[in-house]
Amino acid sequence: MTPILLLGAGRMGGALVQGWREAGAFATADLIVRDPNISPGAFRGAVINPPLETLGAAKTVLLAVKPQIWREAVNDVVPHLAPDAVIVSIAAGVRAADISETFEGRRVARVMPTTAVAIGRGAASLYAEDAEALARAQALFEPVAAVSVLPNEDLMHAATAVSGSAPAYLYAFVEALEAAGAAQGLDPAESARLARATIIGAAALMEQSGEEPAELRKQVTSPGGTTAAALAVLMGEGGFGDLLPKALAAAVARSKELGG
Ligand SMILES: NC(=O)C1=CN([C@@H]2O[C@H](COP(=O)(O)OP(=O)(O)OC[C@H]3O[C@@H](n4cnc5c(N)ncnc54)[C@H](OP(=O)(O)O)[C@@H]3O)[C@@H](O)[C@H]2O)C=CC1
Ligand SMILES: O=C(O)[C@@H]1CCC=N1
Repeated sequence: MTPILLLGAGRMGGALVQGWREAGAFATADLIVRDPNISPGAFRGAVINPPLETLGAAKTVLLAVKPQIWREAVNDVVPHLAPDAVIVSIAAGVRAADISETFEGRRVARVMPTTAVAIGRGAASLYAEDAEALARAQALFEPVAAVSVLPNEDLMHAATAVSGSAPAYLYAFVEALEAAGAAQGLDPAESARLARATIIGAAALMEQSGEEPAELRKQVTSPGGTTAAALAVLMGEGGFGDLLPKALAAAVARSKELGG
């Protein structure tokens, strides 16, 4: 399945390469990278921006440019690819049928990963009609992510909303928690240290205990206590139960727009 041609090596492509390297899954020597903005010295060992005529060597093509420019980004590449190259796209919203058409009928898998692939702790939602394309996507992402195979492509929008975008929701929550702690009188640096250690520990406890989040929440929430007072705000009217469905609906709508 190598060489892997990476079309776009920005935040997500870079995270993936880092994760592969650390997991020992793929080395930079397995990669051909095409990105006009690549910083000198990045991806040492990979073939960087080689002549188009050499791209026929690629067995797998990872499409990792922004959805808004994917067609322009691949137009000059497609005629040079091997007929049996398999396309794996992480572009949000962009449909497999459109990708396959643009790539002149080549097999396509779609993946929606998270940035934690960089440390081998990502999540990745996969969809492909073609079994070989699906197997190729599994081989790329299983070393660095918890993989879910979706039964139909439409669910990629929901997976993007609940997974691909969701690390940003958590980071936004931590930012707000830190700021609110400082507003209650804590030194801002101390508020940040407390908030981050608390969230990281709580996530690790959820993983290691295997308990349901609702059970872990109950373990913190003394009847009539401080947590119950805060949760009445967070889980009451206008709280998470109202906000997250709206946020996910907005992400799904945007994913559909990006797909055109
Ligand atoms: N970031 C994330 O958490 C996730 C992103 N994705 C998907 O991954 C894809 C990439 O996102 P992300 O990494 O965040 O975006 P970035 O903008 O960080 O990366 C895209 C890279 O592609 C480069 N590029 C632009 N034009 C071309 C071209 N013609 N050929 C090759 N490379 C080109 C860009 O350069 P320049 O900066 O100069 O434009 C940039 O370095 C998107 O489709 C997104 O939907 C999916 C899941 C999660
Ligand atoms: O924000 C985005 O559109 C991409 C897709 C999921 C995460 N980042």
